[in-house]
Amino acid sequence: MTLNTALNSETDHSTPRQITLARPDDWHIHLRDAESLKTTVPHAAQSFNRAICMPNLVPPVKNTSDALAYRERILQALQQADIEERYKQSFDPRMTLYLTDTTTVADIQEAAESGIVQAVKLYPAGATTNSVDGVTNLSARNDVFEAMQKHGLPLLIHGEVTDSHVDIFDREKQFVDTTLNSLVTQFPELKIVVEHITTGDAADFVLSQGEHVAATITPQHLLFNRNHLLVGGVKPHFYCLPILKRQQHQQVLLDVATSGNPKFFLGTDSAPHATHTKENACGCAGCYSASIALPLYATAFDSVGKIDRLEGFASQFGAQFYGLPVNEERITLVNEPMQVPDSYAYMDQKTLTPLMAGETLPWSIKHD
Ligand SMILES: NC(=O)N[C@@H](CC(=O)O)C(=O)O
Ligand SMILES: [Zn+2]
Ligand SMILES: [Zn+2]
Repeated sequence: MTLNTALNSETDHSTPRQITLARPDDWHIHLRDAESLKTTVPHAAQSFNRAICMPNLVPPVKNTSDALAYRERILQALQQADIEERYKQSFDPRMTLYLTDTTTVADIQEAAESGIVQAVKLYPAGATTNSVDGVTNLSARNDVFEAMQKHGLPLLIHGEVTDSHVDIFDREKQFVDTTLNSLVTQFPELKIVVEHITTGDAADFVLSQGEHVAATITPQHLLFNRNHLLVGGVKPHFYCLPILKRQQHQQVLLDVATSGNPKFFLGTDSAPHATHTKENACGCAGCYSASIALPLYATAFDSVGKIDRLEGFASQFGAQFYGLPVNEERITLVNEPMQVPDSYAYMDQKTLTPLMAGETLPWSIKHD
């Protein structure tokens, strides 16, 4: 752990604390496609080296050739971006396939051999944004899970049940208790990442499993709870799925994220939706955080006095899980305020409102 402490001493409050860490990776991000990439790719590339790019495009990224083509579009946007050359060199988008009712064992084999498909994503049909093509019958995909287990290709899971009678705040727990439990029993060696966990129940489940079961945690689920979403008026920019839960769950997530346990690592779930589609009578689910994610995570870790645990969570544990080296480049975060922009230009004439728009964050990225 490299921690350039520079702690504010009793006598010298002029030196801000700072922390230098191996450059982080984002193990769960939505970059979207086409025009959106002009905004999302430079933001991601300025903070992260590797990024696991979610496949919930319209239509979804279903096979290796879709993934290769999508990666090319991302790289093209990267080359055209107005950012420093070093970020263009270091950004490494990694692809995922969207598991559907028609995914085959041959698709898995091709993906595993491709070198660019890093994982397969399971969306229960109807669970979240762009999940209509998700899986409707999980047990019908057993041969695919078998093949993934054999090839060591991780399954990334949006872990919520979709039954209309299940309360939205209970959907993750229900998924953990039923679907996830039976999946790990049937496929004991399958590498699984329970994505964007939001409950103590999901954290406990991950803790109870072997090394091959891990979880990503978003900045919003560390910093906020459902009061932030609902008290004093509904705040659409805090709305994502799985939905923010009670404060007790937020506390458990903070505990596990800052515990130094390598099963828990960074995945922003940065999920852009144009401002007008969130500030809407039927607002879209997803928080946009790519541009401010590192200051947000630093704020969360520092809030519990654990800034020294950030490097493991942000830069080491995810790489270890995916069997990749830790990045050699470094980044410095400093305890100096930054102002979050009100919005970014997005697509044709549209805007994108980030999480914490217009607010001041206590941590920022140090630019040298
Ligand atoms: N998290 C979200 O609320 N939305 C994501 C989808 C997802 O990750 O579930 C999106 O694509 O917008
Ligand atoms: Zn999801
Ligand atoms: Zn997501």
